[in-house]
Amino acid sequence: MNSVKSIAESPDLNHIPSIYAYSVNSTEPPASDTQDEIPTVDFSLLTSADPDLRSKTIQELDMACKDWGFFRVINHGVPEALMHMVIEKSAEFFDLREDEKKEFEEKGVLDPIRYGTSFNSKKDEILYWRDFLKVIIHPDFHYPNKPSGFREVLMEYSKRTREVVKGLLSGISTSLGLDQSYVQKALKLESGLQIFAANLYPPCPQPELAMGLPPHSDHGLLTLLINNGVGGLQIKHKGKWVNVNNDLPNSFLVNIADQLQIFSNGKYKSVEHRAIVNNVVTRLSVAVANGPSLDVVVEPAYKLVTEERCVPGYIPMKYKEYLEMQQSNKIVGKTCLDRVRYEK
Ligand SMILES: O=C(O)CCC(=O)C(=O)O
Ligand SMILES: [Fe+2]
Repeated sequence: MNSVKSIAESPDLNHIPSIYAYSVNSTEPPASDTQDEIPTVDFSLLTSADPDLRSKTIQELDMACKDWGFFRVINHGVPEALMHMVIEKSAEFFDLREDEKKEFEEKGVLDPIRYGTSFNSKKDEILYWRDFLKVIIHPDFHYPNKPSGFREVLMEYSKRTREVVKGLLSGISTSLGLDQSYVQKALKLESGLQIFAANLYPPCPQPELAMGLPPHSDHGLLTLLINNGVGGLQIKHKGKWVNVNNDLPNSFLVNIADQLQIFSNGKYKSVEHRAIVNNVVTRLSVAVANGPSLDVVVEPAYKLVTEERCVPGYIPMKYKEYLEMQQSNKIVGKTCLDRVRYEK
C-alpha cells in the first residue's frame, strides 16, 4: 500500500497523482460557515439530581438529534489530558516507519487492527487523501503493540468513552419515549462493538482537487469525534454542506449513525459528513464508533412502532451483516441505509 503520508512527504511534490483527483458535484453550492450554531449538550446535567434540569437537558438532546444529528458534548468527564494523549499516540503511530506499520495492514473488514488508506481502497475508483488506523476495542480489546504506551491510552479511552455513550443513550432512550435502559438492553450495549479510528490527512498540494473522506454516514449508533485542532470536517445540514468550527476545546463532537436511525424508526437521522484537506498542516482526527452488539438484529424499536402505531420503515438486519455490507461496498452517501429501508 502507498500511504498518503509517504506521498505527501515526497520531495518537490507539487501536484497530486491523478488517482486522487475528486470531482465535486458541480451543481452543489460550496460549503458555507454555519449561521446557526451546532447544539451543545451538557452531559453532567443528564444525570442531574434536579428533575427539571434533567428533563430540560433531555429535551435539548432530543432537539439536537432531530434538527442536526450532530452535537457537541461538554462536561463529559473524560480527562482533557487523556484526549490529548489519544491524539498524540495516534500521531506517533502514523510516524512509525512504513515497514513497521505494514504489519497492521488491513486484510478483512472485521480484522481487529487495520492500517490502511483511502476509504475502501479495494473498491474506491479514486483514492481519498487520508491514512487510517482502525482498532476494535470492545467487546474484545485489541491494540497495536506500537508505539509504546498506546495500549494503556486506548484502554482508558475505551472505558471512558463508553461511559459517555451509555449516558447519552440513556438520555436518547428517554427522549424517544422509552425506558431509560431500553436502548441499552435491546441492543446489548454491554457487549457493544466499539471501533477506534484515527484518521491522518497530510498536507495536500492541491487541496481543492482532493478529498479526505467522501460523504458518508457512520454505521453504528453514536460516533464520538475529536481532532488535533485543525478544521476540515463538513456536515450536511438542511441539504447544504457546512463547515464545522473547532471552537470548543475539550468537547466531543457526537453524531447519530445508521443503527440509531433504524432503531428510532427514522426519528433521529444519521448525518452525512465528509472531510476536506488543506495544503498547510496535517490534520488528525479520532473517531470512536459505538454500535450495538454484533449479533443483535437491529430494527425499529418494537415499543415505538406499536405504541405510536406507525409502520416500521426498515428491514431487520443483524448489525454484523450491515457492517460487512457497508465496509465492503463503494460508499455513496447513505446508500447502505437505503438497502434496509422498506419501499415507501
Ligand atoms: O476527520 C473527521 O473529522 C471525520 C472522520 C470520520 O467521519 C470517520 O472516521 O468516520
Ligand atoms: Fe464518519
